[in-house]
Amino acid sequence: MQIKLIKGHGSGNDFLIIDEISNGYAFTEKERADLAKLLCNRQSELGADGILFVMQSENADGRMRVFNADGSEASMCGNGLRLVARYVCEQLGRSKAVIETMKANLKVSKQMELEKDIHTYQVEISPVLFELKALPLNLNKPTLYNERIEELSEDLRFTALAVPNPHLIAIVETEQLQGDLQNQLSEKVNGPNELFPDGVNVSFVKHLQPGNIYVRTYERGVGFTNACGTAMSASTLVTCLHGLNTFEEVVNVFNNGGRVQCVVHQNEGKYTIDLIGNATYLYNATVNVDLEQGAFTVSSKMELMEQSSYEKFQSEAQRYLKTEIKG
Ligand SMILES: N[C@@H](CCC[C@H](N)C(=O)O)C(=O)O
Repeated sequence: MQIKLIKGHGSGNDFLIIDEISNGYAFTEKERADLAKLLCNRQSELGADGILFVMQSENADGRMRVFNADGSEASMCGNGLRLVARYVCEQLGRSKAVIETMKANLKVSKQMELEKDIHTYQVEISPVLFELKALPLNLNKPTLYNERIEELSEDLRFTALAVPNPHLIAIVETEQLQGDLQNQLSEKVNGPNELFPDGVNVSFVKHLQPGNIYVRTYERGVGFTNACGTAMSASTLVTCLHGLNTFEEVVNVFNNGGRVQCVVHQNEGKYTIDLIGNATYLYNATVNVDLEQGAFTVSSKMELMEQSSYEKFQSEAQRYLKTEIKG
């Protein structure tokens, strides 16, 4: 089969966007999972952290389904939703839309550019759930807030939440960012294990100056990525709950792929988070895929010339991070 796609990224978390509506594709569930495994393979000519399938919605302006590089489906993807927001808004000629995701219809909108020539979108991250059964996390308690998990670490304190994909978050010091600790415990909770039967996204968060944090995430179904939008949103909420940041105020979230902004809203004990950041396109491509053979070729590729503006923005973020963390 021949498939048209766009490769893009949000904070260097890169995705293949496949529009099933305009192209009239009707993939089976197995085909979507197989396409993710095949096309996201980093050894191949494309490679990505996942595929965003854009589909028709009965009750919103479009629908997003997210498949991780290992073929598993995720309930939500913050960086990916910014790309889908841009795609759907541009298709409809609008600056706002509502996108159906697995568990919620979410508001998205075009925003003032974070820097010159950087397409910037805001997406709603919601619902936020602290009940351990929402992740799921098998512990004999209803929630986990800033507590130890003895099977994972003697020192770290974790908070677990679903937004609504599952996240395990630890606020750490610079020394804990160095070494292999995050990798080791992430592999443990994303392999066969009793605590997190469905795996979990694991983030280490370092508080920088007031209003500024750094987040590094090991993503379920992928491994370490440059950034994870839902993780950055969930981490910002955790820092607000710890009193390190302030509800309703913009927090700059630095990551290995750049910087986003998050604002946490609190209303009658419920939280929602705005995630604001780039939605950068890299290229359009057409691929010929043979799923039976597990092979594909790229028959055309057109670079979209947006990345050089993003790289300037990213190097500023990396310079700041270097002074704050790497010394
Ligand atoms: N990178 C995404 C999250 C993608 C899904 C995640 N790996 C999961 O399985 O929950 C983001 O930007 O939020």
